[in-house]
Amino acid sequence: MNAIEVEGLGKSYGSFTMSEMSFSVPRGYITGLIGPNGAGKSTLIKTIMGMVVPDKGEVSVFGRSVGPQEGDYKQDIGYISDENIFYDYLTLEQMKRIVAPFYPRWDEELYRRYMDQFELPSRKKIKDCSKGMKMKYSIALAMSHHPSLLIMDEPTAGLDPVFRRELLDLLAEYILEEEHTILFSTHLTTDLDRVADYVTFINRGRLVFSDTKDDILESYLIVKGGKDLLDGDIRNELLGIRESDLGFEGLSSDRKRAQQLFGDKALYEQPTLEDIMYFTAKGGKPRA
Ligand SMILES: Nc1ncnc2c1ncn2[C@@H]1O[C@H](COP(=O)(O)OP(=O)(O)OP(=O)(O)O)[C@@H](O)[C@H]1O
Repeated sequence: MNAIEVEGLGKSYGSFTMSEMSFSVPRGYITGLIGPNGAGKSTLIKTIMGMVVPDKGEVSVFGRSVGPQEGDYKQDIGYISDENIFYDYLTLEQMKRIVAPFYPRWDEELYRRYMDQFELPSRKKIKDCSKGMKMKYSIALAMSHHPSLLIMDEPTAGLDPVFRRELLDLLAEYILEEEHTILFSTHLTTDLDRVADYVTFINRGRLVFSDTKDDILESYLIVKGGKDLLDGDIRNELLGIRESDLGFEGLSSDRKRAQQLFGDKALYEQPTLEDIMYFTAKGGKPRA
């Protein structure tokens, strides 16, 4: 069973439209959600959390349909928002006392362990915590009720490189448990290079791809060559073509086809996830 199923999701906000969004988050793996600013990542995550009501389509979590009336499924989710969702004037301890009773599987000992490990001061007011401390606190709260699904909106934003690595290690440890699943959005494709099994890429409210990281990296290819190679048909084969006096470079979403088309007249380079995001955001076309 998939942990999350998103089917034909649509949502409009003024000039922003998310349309025909369908993909799944497989159970037992880490899925990274990437996309440029304003692509719709937070909107998508909030829809999964039942905080945004879609105009169209359906979301289910562990087979249960998500909607404003359905709250039970959240017991299984550890949610980390990119916004401050806590009461600023409370201390970390006071806020925890409000959150913990909502979760029957709340584990006070585990919570204390995370507070120690993250060096968080229980008696400090939330408003006096740094951005990174608030993020660590969110993580401690989310992990302490033994969720089987972690949904995180840019958890590494605002973290120093040392704790960022620690967090990624923590996620890698969490996922060792067979039934655990993680969906997290990020701008940092290096986070995905380190830990993601699957990558879901959205651009301007549309799904570009959702696949295993290995399959994605295997199918894309950067092609570089002289301008004489660029006729109308060839332009349609590549994403985000950049031209200079020396030649062009562009991204192909079909490695074999590109190699057949260009043969030994072009140079090829293995793209990183960041390259794929960059060229696709420039070119704007989904994978064939
Ligand atoms: N409550 C809202 N009311 C109006 N517009 C909204 C609302 N929430 C989001 N939007 C718009 O929807 C679009 C997608 O926003 P969203 O926050 O989902 O993108 P994102 O991919 O998470 O961006 P970022 O990487 O910058 O955090 C943006 O144009 C944003 O202005």
